[in-house]
Amino acid sequence: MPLDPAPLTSRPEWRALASLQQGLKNTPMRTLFEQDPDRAQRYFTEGAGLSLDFSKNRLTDEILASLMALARQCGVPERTEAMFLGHRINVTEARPALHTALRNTGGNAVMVDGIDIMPEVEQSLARMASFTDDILSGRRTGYTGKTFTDVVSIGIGGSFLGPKLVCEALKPYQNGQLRGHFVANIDGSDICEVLQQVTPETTLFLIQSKSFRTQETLENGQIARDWLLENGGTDTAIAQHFVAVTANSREAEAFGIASDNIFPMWDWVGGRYSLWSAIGLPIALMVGMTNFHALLSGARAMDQHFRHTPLEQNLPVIMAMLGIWYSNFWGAESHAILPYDHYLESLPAHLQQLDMESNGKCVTQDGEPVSYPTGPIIWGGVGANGQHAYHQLLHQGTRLIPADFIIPLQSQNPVGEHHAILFANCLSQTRALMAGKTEEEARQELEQEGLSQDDIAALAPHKVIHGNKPSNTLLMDKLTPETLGALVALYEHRTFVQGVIWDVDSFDQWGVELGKQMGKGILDQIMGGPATKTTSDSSTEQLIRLFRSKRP
Ligand SMILES: O=P(O)(O)OC[C@H]1O[C@H](O)[C@H](O)[C@@H](O)[C@@H]1O
Repeated sequence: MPLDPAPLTSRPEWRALASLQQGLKNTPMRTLFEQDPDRAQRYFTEGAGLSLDFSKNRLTDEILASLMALARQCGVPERTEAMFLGHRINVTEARPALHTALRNTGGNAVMVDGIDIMPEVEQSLARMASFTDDILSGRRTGYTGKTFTDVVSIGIGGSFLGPKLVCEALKPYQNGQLRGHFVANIDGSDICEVLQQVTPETTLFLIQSKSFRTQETLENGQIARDWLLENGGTDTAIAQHFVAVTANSREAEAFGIASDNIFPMWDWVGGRYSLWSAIGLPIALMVGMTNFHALLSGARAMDQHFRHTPLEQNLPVIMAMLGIWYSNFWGAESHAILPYDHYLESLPAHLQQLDMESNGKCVTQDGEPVSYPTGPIIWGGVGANGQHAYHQLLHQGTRLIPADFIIPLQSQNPVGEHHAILFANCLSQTRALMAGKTEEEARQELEQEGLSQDDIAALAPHKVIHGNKPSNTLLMDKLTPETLGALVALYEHRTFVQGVIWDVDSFDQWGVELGKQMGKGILDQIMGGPATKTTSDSSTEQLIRLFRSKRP
């Protein structure tokens, strides 16, 4: 609950920020940099192996202090403690959100309903370790006694995006013994493409689903199961080749998975926060358990930083409050995630689910409609590729898009001067976004090129770049399991803090359910069933008729 019952937008801290925004409107960052030689040094902080330069933001000391005052006033420190202590902060489902417990190995007890959950967490990690070891050592084999060569992970949403991101990001740490594949979509092309690449005798399937009720996952699991049976496997082969990670072991057993092959999930972990649990099994298989533990310890270091560092130096809090500043006081509608690292290509997709599913909400925890914008649209892609695509809009479009530039200081693949060039590209973007190009600078440039006065007059307006576009630069020495763990945990906490300010439940996702409910009725009708209330509008019916007319 917020500490002050007054509506968020009428609190003094909020109103102070609104007037500071008015005051700063005509002072571009370029001027702020010119006026203060220590700016970069002052707006720089570190934690858990990550460094953040947040000086290229529309920020003054007074604004920073006011943002932190708002965070305190909304109870960020108290709510943070409540999360770590296992209070039921997911109010609509009356559950704790304890992803932090999953990386609390060797730490204090974490109590849920009077029971310490840490022994269960440790036990699951130990099972993951022995399973991984059995597979990689060849002690556990496929149904013909051959060592496994491929692991196909079947899951969607949080049971897919996090593990996929980490497996890709840690490619340089892969042991090379197993090829990893991910299947998520109900588009049959997804699973068919993967099955064409693997051999039944040597392929391990992981069915990853917290609920074990997700249609896409169950249908894909069924196809994989049939494929194994059609290609020489027997019922015993299913027991050897299929493993599940789920909180619903009953359904997993009904699917035919042996109880020994079921790894646990708990209702106190949200799907989008679950890669640290046995949902991370594909990660453990691909990079080994030592690296999985290193990933957890990086995330734990970020947890400690978040929990114990004063708000003014606190990475997730600073990034969250800057996001609030732009979403709620400057009208920004989206936020770009721009990793300058080839291995982080899937980071924007993971953060899309993390943030948009968590904070894409329009009522407060009490069910009252919010009177302010909540979670922004999260999007992005790897640099430098984006520079030759959507960065044009960042520089000269009409929208304000704050961006996070994420780059390691050292490359995993030092080749030629590539990394220096990549780094220069990253910095040139953040500097160009901040500084822009004035009309006078544009004119001077064109004069130097020897253009006529008429041509200069015609071209100059197109070459003006207003600048004053905010960005964060997030650095790490190298992309390792530890720094990756810290990076993902940083964004989890950033999302949490914003949810606290907006007073939404960041751990439910009721909006996803409506499409699922309607999907059932529509599928029935496609299969020849009658029109129902859920499908009876003329557009939907017309589209169903069209689909049926082309059904083979
Ligand atoms: O792990 P599962 O129960 O299969 O759920 C997979 C995904 O499905 C959903 O519809 C939710 O929106 C996601 O938060 C979840 O991660």
